[in-house]
Amino acid sequence: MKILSVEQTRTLDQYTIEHEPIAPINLMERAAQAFTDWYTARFDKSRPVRIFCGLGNNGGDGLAIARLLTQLEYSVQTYVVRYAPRESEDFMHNHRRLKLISSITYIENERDIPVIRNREVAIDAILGLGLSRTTEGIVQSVIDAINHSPATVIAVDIASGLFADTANGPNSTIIQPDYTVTFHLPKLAFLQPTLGLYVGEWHWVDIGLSRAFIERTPTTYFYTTEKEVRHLLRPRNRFSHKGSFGHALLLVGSYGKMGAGVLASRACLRSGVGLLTVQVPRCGYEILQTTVPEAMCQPDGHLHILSGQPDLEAPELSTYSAIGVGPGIGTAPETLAMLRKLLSEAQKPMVIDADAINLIAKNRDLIDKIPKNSILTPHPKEFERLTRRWTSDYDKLGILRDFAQRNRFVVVLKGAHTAIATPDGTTHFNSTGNPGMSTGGTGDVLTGILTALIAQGYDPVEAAVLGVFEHGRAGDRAAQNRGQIGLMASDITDSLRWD
Ligand SMILES: NC(=O)C1=CN([C@@H]2O[C@H](COP(=O)(O)OP(=O)(O)OC[C@H]3O[C@@H](n4cnc5c(N)ncnc54)[C@H](O)[C@@H]3O)[C@@H](O)[C@H]2O)[C@H](O)CC1
Ligand SMILES: [K+]
Repeated sequence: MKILSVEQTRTLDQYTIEHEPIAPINLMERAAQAFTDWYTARFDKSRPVRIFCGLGNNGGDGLAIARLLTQLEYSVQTYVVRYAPRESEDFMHNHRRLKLISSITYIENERDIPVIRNREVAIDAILGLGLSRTTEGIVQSVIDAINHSPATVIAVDIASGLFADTANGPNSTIIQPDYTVTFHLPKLAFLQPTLGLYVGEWHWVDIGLSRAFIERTPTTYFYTTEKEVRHLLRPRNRFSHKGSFGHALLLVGSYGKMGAGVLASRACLRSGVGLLTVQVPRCGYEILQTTVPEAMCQPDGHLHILSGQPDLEAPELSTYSAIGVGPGIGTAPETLAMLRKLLSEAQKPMVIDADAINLIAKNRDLIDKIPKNSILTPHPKEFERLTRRWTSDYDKLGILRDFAQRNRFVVVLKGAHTAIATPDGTTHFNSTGNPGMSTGGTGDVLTGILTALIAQGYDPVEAAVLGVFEHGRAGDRAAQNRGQIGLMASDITDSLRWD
């Protein structure tokens, strides 16, 4: 699913209005109806509703929602925050219609702001995509009052005061909603880790904007949906055999961190790889053979770490259809030497994670040795070591895009809504996963999944989008079974289902 900029969304509205065609006031009615349907499916009439409206079209939506909910016999009180002398045309239209059936309270001064009580619902329709500057004055006071109230807060389209695709300045006053119900497409701001407080749980509702226009509008940002992922997954041929699904090599583990190797290996096998060889330090040989009998094990000459020595009996790297390196390997000099040799000799895209990334960050000449189209899976700290500190989520997205494009890598920046940057400059945000997955070993599981997909012949971008989605989906299933708090990395592997 595409994520459009504010400017593109405005053009999309305009295009829909002209080409459907539909009168702007009717498009607003559709938006209000979609919000109302969402609302009435979740909240019953016992909860009083206070709707706070601005003077633009977001406020117009609020007035229309107030009318629709009043007609459904919800207990509604509507407020108009009078922060400017001018109202939009569609605001005025909906204002006239609402006035016929109910009263409206105007907020001009702080003393006009009502006390919002527990069990009430506050609907925020003060400012939407038209936000052009930081909030101030009476708008700021109303936002503060809503934020300090015990009510459930629901933002219409976007929290008032939050910019949809650019950074907010420090000390901005922004609604902190429990829910955001947005029109038609997600906004970039909803996917940024530091803005979660200003988004809450977000939902999007279809308001019938032009599909044709969305299809031909260029964007570099995408949000992965289940429907898209279904198209990526390749069905298995009845006559296939284990040779059809590739042979993966994982280089993992060190003394005290063999668990990472086991997690990656098990996830790799659960993700459909045909054959798996795992290279581990000698201390890990029995551990791996016992816990992952399905894998072949190739012990390193070193007892405690991967050193790549001796490699006399090791098969040629070209034997393998995919190579994953990093989980649990540590950063010893011998391991650095092993990584240096591996990167120089590898011909195909690899999966590079954890300490392999840390070694590369400290030895930057290695960046040029990484095969093109390799997948790197840093968490934010690792990515910062690889690049630089960022000043905002949007700054980080720029660094991410440039790094992936310049080096021709696929970079999977892990977190809530993991961002996958590709060599062609696009960024895909993931839609699955939950906070229960913020626990040791989940990244190792992802490395195993991605290595298995590459081994099966998936293109690295497809592998990253599909693998990250299924990793999150398995995490969601695991959380459903045992709750987020008790979730462990191996539960994710056990919950993988590729159909
Ligand atoms: N996207 C859609 O398909 C539809 C969106 N709708 C809704 O319309 C709003 C956008 O409406 P717009 O009138 O353009 O802007 P706002 O209501 O957000 O703002 C009004 C007005 O306020 C001024 N302003 C900007 N910043 C500030 C500030 N910090 N303080 C005070 N005033 C400010 C500025 O002049 C704005 O023009 C969208 O979000 C949807 O909710 C349609 O209803 C249906 C289709
Ligand atoms: K709003």
